[in-house]
Formats: sequence, C-alpha cells, structure tokens
Amino acid sequence: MSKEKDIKLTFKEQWATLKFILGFLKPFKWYFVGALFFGVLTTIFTAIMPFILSTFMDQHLVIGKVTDRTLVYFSILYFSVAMINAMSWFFRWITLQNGSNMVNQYIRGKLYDKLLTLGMRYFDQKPTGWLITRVTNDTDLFQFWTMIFNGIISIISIIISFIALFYIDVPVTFGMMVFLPILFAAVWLYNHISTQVYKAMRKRLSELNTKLNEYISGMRIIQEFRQETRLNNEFDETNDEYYRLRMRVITINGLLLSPMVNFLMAISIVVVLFLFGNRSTYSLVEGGLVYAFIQNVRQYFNPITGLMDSLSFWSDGMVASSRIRQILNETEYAPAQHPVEGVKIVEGKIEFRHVNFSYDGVIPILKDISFVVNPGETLAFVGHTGSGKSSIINVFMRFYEFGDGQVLIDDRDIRDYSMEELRHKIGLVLQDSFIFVGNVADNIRMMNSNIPIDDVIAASEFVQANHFIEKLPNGYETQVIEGGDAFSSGERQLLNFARTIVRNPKILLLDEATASIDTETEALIQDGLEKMSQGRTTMVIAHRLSTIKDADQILVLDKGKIIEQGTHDELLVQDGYYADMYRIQTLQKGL
Ligand SMILES: Nc1ncnc2c1ncn2[C@@H]1O[C@H](COP(=O)(O)OP(=O)(O)OP(=O)(O)O)[C@@H](O)[C@H]1O
Repeated sequence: MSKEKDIKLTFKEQWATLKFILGFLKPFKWYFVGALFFGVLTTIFTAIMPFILSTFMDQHLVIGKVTDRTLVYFSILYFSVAMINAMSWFFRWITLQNGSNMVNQYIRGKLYDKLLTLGMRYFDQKPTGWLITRVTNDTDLFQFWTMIFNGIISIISIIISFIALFYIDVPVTFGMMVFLPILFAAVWLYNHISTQVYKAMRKRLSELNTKLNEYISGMRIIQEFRQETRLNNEFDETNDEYYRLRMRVITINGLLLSPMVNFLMAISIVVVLFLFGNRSTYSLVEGGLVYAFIQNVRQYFNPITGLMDSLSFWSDGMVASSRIRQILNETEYAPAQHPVEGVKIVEGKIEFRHVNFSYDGVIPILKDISFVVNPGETLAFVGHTGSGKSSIINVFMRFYEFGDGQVLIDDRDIRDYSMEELRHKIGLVLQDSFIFVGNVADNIRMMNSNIPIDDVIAASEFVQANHFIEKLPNGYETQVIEGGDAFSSGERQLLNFARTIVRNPKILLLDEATASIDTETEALIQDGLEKMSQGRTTMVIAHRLSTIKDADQILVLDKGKIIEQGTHDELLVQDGYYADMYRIQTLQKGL
C-alpha cells in the first residue's frame, strides 16, 4: 500500500474546504443553533453567579444585615440560577452531540453513495485501506465540529467576561489587558510546538494501521517466506516511535496547556489584587466586588485552555474534509448507460465491432477486436497471460468504458440496455468468488429475498453443489464468514456456479479456474460448466485447451489483438500459435 502523502492546504484551499464542509451542517442547522443558544446561556449564567454572591457579601454579610429572609432569598436565587445553568449545559451538550453525529452519518452516507457510482478505473488507483479510512475515519468529524463550536462559544464567553469585567471596574480591566499580548503569544507558541508533534504522531499512527493492514492481508505469504521477525522488528520500531511522540504530546500538554494558562491567570489575579489593594489605600473597595472580578477573570481564562487544546483538531479536520471533498467531486464515474425503455436481452447474441480499449487512456490494451457469438454458442478466448482475455470480459461487463468501436447484444448497442438488465441476464463466473457474511442460501441468492429457497436448492443441485452443502452442519442455513475461508476453492467455485445459475442468465461469462483442485471436484466443476452453458451464449476464458475442444469458436489473443480464429480442428490445421500451445499442453499432460 502506498504511503500517505502529507497534505498541505493553502489558506485559499482551507477556506474553500471550510465552506464546503460547513455546507453539510445545513440540514441540521437547528441542532447547532440550539447548541449555540444554550452555550451562550451557560456563559451568561456563569458570569451572573458571582454577582449574586458579591451582592450578598457586600450588601448584607459584610455590613451585618443578614436576615432569614435574605438568606432564603439569596439561597433560592443562587440555586435556581445554578439549576438553569446545569440544564442549559445539558441541552447544549445533547444538541451538539446529536447534531454532530447526524452530520457525520450524513456525510458518511453521501461518501458511500458516491463510491457506488464510481468506476473500476477509480478503484484501480486507490488502495482499499485508503478508501476504508476515508469513509470511516475522515467522516468522524466529531472533534472538528466540537472544536468549531467550542471556539465560537469560547470567543463569546471571553467577550461576555470582558463586558462583566468592564461593568465591575473599568480601570482594573484596562490594567489586566496588558496581559492580552502575552496570552496571544502563549497560544501561538503552544500551537506552533504542538501542531508539529501531533502531525508526526498521526503520521506514525497511520503507518501503524497501514502496516497492520498489510500484515493481516498478506499473512499467508509472510508465514510462507518466514518474514515474521523482520516485520515484527519493523512494527516494533514504528510502535516505539509512536509511543515516544505520544509521550512528547503529553509532556507538552502537561507543561504548556493548563499550567501556562493558569500561571498567566495567577499573575493577572495578582495584578488585579495589587490594583484593588492600591486603591484601598485612598478609597473603599468592596470585597464582594473583588470576588466577582476575580471569578470573571477565571471565566475569561478558562475557555482559552480548551481552545488551545482543540486547535490541533483544526488541521486534522481540514485534511479530512479536503479528502471528503476530493472524493465527492470525483468524476471517474462507472460507464454510463442510456437505456431505451423496454429493451431486453432475448436471444443473447454478442458482437464486438472494432473495439479498442485502454485502462488508463494511454496504453492500448485491446486493439481492433471484432467477433460475433450467435445465440447459444460458445466462444473461447485463449492466449498468454496479459494478452487481454479478462479485459474483453471487463469491457463487456461495463466495468470499464471502451474507446472506439461498438459492443452489441442482440444487434443493439450495449448502452441501450439498463444496468439491471445487463446484470440480470449476464452471469459472470470468475475464478474465485467473494463470499459475504451470512448463510449459504443467502450467498447463493445474493441476499435477494425474492428468490425462494426451492430455487436455491434446485440451482445447487443443477451444478452439484448440493453434495457438499448438505454435509455442512446446518446445510443451507450454515453461517459463513466473509471471504468464505472455511470453504475450499473448489467449493467456492461450485457456490459461485449456483449463484449464477439461480438467476438463469441468458449469457454466461466464465473465467476457467487455474487453481489446482482435486480430481473429483474438478470433474464436478467441468460437469457444472458444461451444464450451465447449454442453451446459453457463453464466452469462456480457457486456460486448459482440452476443455474447449467443443467450443463453436476459439479466439487466440496476443498483446490485445486477435491473431487466430476458428474451431479447435481448424486451428490445429492452421498449425500456428494455437496448435503450438495445444501440443505443449498435451505433452505436459503426458509427462
Ligand atoms: N486494472 C488494470 N489497470 C491497468 N492495467 C491493467 C488492469 N488490468 C489488466 N491490465 C493490463 O492489461 C493487460 C491485459 O490484461 P488481462 O488481464 O486482460 O490479461 P489476461 O489475458 O486476462 O491475463 P491472465 O490470463 O493472466 O488473466 C495486461 O498488460 C495488464 O497488465
């Protein structure tokens, strides 16, 4: 898997990305408006609470005017404000959580929908692990939304505290403002240091995931070639480095985050006390007022720590959002159909007319391919590895768009058929099939609940897959794991045959298995293949020439071109490439 490249976004790109990602909030805007409303409410109430206490202190406690009535009044007032504050905090929390999770789910859905529209050409360029990370990790923007939200609330909170401070005492507030540049410098310093370390840490984590992904998917090869120790050392190295960086982040946060802000706050409080103390030498200073002032100074410093802490999520969120944007703007779509209403595949005649094709639009793969397969006939492709056999199937299945030429079914352009019609009437049997999580029957009917179990059993009996299925612990109801590793490759093939035949396709595309299978299963498979192709137009990629002797037509491919064409006997008479291949294979068999 390719290593993740560092993404550096310019200011302009960040702005465009931010606008793009904020656009997703629209359907859920009331959640965020609600969260902001309750957030502001919390901030206001938190600023008011010290005033209640300072009024009680200065106007009742200090001057000895505390009665039962005032005690009850202030207690109820303070308690009520605290209650409303706690409730606001709860609603702020719940609305923000709800909104964020809904947006994330919405983006994840959009991304997945988009991936389903993209063509194989796109998937050829992107490693599976990379795509999975995009849909799972990148859409988990929870911390990013929280950061934006907390950022707004913090700024409002700082403004409200400032208003409160000015309201209490203008000169002392001005005196305290001397600290603003120092505070900004501290925020900048923290951000500067922590961003680098956070970035390095996340890079290592991504490397760890990539390595893990590779190890698990390549476990067979790793064990076969005894690579365990080497890979273990490599993994340990990255793991150690990740630990080291994590510890550095913890140290930086421990040193700079709360302590630095608290230290600055302590100095501010000292300055505040100094200024009030100085004033007390020539005029009366109310203790409660000093208390309210200091509480608001705290209120002013508190959000700064949170703000600094969450700044590191900014670049993460931006990079994730830019990748989401990139995928959603991707134009490498699956080949488009222009279905004509009511057009169905009836006969199953196939024709290629001068078809040219390239995977990347640069290197030509298929060159001027022309052939006709009449309904019910069998056409076999033979040729060396890389000669273009699978590419013909890929083009016919519409996995890739072809260049010039025409592909016709029943004398109509293949694009005239809907994708559903093509997928329904064309059965593709690859060398190895994918088995989904579920039971055996569901895997045969491909989760299409309209197919009754009787049809599933009939299809399995037709291709003789029933013998091994019936021996499974729960027969057709047996649960299987993803990938079907519990089955042999022959069994997977037979399941695949049943899966194809249950849909009763008009056209069959077969990629003959090259994997060695025991003779008994091989005989079953050959039998299944023959039975399946009866009465169906069949195109088969043949690896063993002995199996295609009876084919109506054989095409010999070399470097994407048809170099010989005819029946088995005709090609032997031609005594060319096919005849050579046939001789080599029969010789090998004889050995
Ligand atoms: N997804 C792809 N992207 C780019 N090039 C590809 C892709 N798939 C195949 N090719 C190239 O196209 C050429 C033809 O490949 P193709 O798979 O059609 O050959 P083949 O005859 O089926 O081979 P084999 O018998 O080994 O399956 C090869 O050079 C191969 O490298």
